[in-house]
Amino acid sequence: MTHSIFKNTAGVILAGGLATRMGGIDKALLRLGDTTLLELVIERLAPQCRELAINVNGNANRFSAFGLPVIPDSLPGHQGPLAGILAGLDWGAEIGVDAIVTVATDTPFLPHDLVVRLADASTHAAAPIALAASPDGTGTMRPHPTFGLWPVELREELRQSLHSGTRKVSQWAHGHGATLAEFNSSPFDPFININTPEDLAAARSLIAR
Ligand SMILES: Nc1nc2c(ncn2[C@@H]2O[C@H](COP(=O)(O)OP(=O)(O)OP(=O)(O)O)[C@@H](O)[C@H]2O)c(=O)[nH]1
Repeated sequence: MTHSIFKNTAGVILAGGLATRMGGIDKALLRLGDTTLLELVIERLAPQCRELAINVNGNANRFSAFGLPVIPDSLPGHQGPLAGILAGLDWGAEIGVDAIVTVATDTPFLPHDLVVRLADASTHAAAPIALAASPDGTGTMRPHPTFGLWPVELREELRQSLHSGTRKVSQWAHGHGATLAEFNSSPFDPFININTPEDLAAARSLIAR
């Protein structure tokens, strides 16, 4: 089971956002501890996938130092993470994997067992798509739609939806048979993401503990 997941799944790091809440800088290259957010994400995801790529929007050169394929969004302008998922699925088709797992570049504590748990949830529910979810503090599971397992065979459907104006990742995923893979949030939520300078300060104090 684990073996086939490693063989057939590629990881795609969504790094094409505008980071408006962070003043428009490149969040992937923000420093946390001795390294960047992007390097922390690569470190966690690389052992879980057959191959890994960075998905960007705009200038791809700034990511060339990371030694990974850099795949640009194919839709013009900033169309949001769903456009990045399509770029990832097109790349997945090119390299011959069955599915991709997407993650956000601003989430440095993502689970070490993300891929296997998403794949298990998808198999268990016979669902083509699995999204990660974690408790929201009120006893409800909150989905994290940019953390998902997406089958390559859905890419033409996704392309059509994007051309018809769909932009909301969770809406598209649930409309195409998504299930949730539930993760614990102890000692802290592994999907904590860094959107603002305050979030960055909080993450810095977490690693300094
Ligand atoms: N490829 C791609 N990824 C995107 C796009 N927009 C957002 N993302 C990625 O999706 C993830 C979640 O993005 P958000 O935090 O919602 O948006 P953001 O642009 O990073 O930040 P804000 O502008 O402050 O909302 C991040 O990893 C982003 O890099 C896009 O247009 N294309």
